[in-house]
Amino acid sequence: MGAEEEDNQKSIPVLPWMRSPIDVSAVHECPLSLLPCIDPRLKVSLEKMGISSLFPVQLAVWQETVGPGGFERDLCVNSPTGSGKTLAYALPIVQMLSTRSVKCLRALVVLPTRDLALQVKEVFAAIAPAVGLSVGLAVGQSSIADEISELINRPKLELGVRFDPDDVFPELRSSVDILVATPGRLMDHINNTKGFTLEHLCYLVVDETDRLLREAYQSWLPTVLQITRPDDESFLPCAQNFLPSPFGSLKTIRRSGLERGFKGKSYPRLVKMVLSATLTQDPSKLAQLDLHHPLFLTTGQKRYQLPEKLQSYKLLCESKYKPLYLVGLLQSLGAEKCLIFTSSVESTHRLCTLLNSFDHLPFKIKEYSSLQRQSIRSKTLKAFRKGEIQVLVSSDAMTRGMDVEGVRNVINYDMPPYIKTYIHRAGRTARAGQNGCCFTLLRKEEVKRFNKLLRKAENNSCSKYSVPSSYIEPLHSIYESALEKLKETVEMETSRKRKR
Ligand SMILES: Nc1ncnc2c1ncn2[C@@H]1O[C@H](COP(=O)(O)OP(=O)(O)OP(=O)(O)O)[C@@H](O)[C@H]1O
Repeated sequence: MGAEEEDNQKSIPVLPWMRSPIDVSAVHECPLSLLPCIDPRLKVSLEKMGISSLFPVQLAVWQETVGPGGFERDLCVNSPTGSGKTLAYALPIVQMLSTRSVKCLRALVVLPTRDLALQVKEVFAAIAPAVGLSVGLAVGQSSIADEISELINRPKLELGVRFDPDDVFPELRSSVDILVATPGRLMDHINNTKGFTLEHLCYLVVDETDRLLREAYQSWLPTVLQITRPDDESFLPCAQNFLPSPFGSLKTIRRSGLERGFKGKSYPRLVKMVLSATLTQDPSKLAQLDLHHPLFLTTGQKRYQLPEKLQSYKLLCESKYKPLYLVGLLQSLGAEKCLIFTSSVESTHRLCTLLNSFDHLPFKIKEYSSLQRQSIRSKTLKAFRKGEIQVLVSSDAMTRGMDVEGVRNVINYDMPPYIKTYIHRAGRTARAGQNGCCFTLLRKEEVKRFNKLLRKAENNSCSKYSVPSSYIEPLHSIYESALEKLKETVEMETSRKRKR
């Protein structure tokens, strides 16, 4: 069953532990000065980031990890887009590792896309160095050799002594304490990189969980869980966490047995945190995570929440004049950063080409889709962040997790098929308590389905929006010539492709 199809499932049985969640909406923001146990160095880093208090979800997770909860349970966090989930897991992990004395890979964060992983790495990189921790990235942004040299610390050899790659080097150590990775590159390192080990892993974060559980790439999740399973109970049952071996390398003993009242779990066990704005409730999917006495943190009563300060609007239009209404809407919104979502990579390309065929539009418009090479996508995203591009036309590659400052408006050019899609698209605005608007262009016959879809979420009020006719009327003739140009461009592209 696809994750989105889950939307349509009338009665998925909800797991017992999901029926009594902690409601994050009852938690208040907490000024850093009142946050118990925080390392003062981390406080300074947070202040440098412009953060003076923790958001509710961040405080709730802090309580269950560094606070009284003491990381005893695995955490499942369902919290709206833009509510600060990244720092909710990054801060406790960095705080816990701040007292570590030996560098080895202790925390792994897995994300579905490279751009998202880069974004999360930036958050860790803003706080971890203050307490002497290093953060690495395994996403395939650089060559595998470069990535290995960033992640693995090779011993310096004496002059004249050559490095033999087939030798087992007990001295090969991780250069990083925390690794942010996409599943593909993670598996490359697990399978092929000498010295790369998850043996000492203490924390596993699966961000955008519902999306990642669909990503079965080389069975990355079962592999990670297998590697981090308890060692044979009979082996050194009283061993401490980290024992120096006679050869100087380190071994983490995960032993089974009693652990603070929870039978049959390993200690030190791998703590898992899974998060999403649309966390799956499907028991068979959650079972893949092998969660330990999970604690469910969610916001509000309904399963899906839209950000509090999001304003949703629907805009009725005739299908053949949709691009015209879009241009009118863009003009009425002004030059603020705007994201337009379409239903497929092909329509993203077509719509972006058409918009660029309109003469004299006062915005720079680019496309961002999985049809493009990663390097082009990253460049576009960078320019959009900087404000050099004002309008980004995107397929759903952009919907999840991306945090771009200053996006005030999101436009669904094509109606999202599922509430989850709406939540992730709309969630690119109204982040971190800011205002934001989401407009959905609808044909008359789509209205009923759209209303039904929105009813599945909290904060779902949606007013009608009309673009003033003064914006639309003058566009008719320009639209005709834009269509002509689009036709020419498409023909040119097709013949170029054929030649290739
Ligand atoms: N305590 C805080 N104070 C001020 N801003 C914050 C705080 N925590 C996070 N932010 C900002 O809020 C924005 C959203 O955070 P983040 O990307 O972690 O949200 P998210 O919940 O993961 O959203 P999504 O579900 O879309 O991935 C970011 O720009 C981040 O810098």
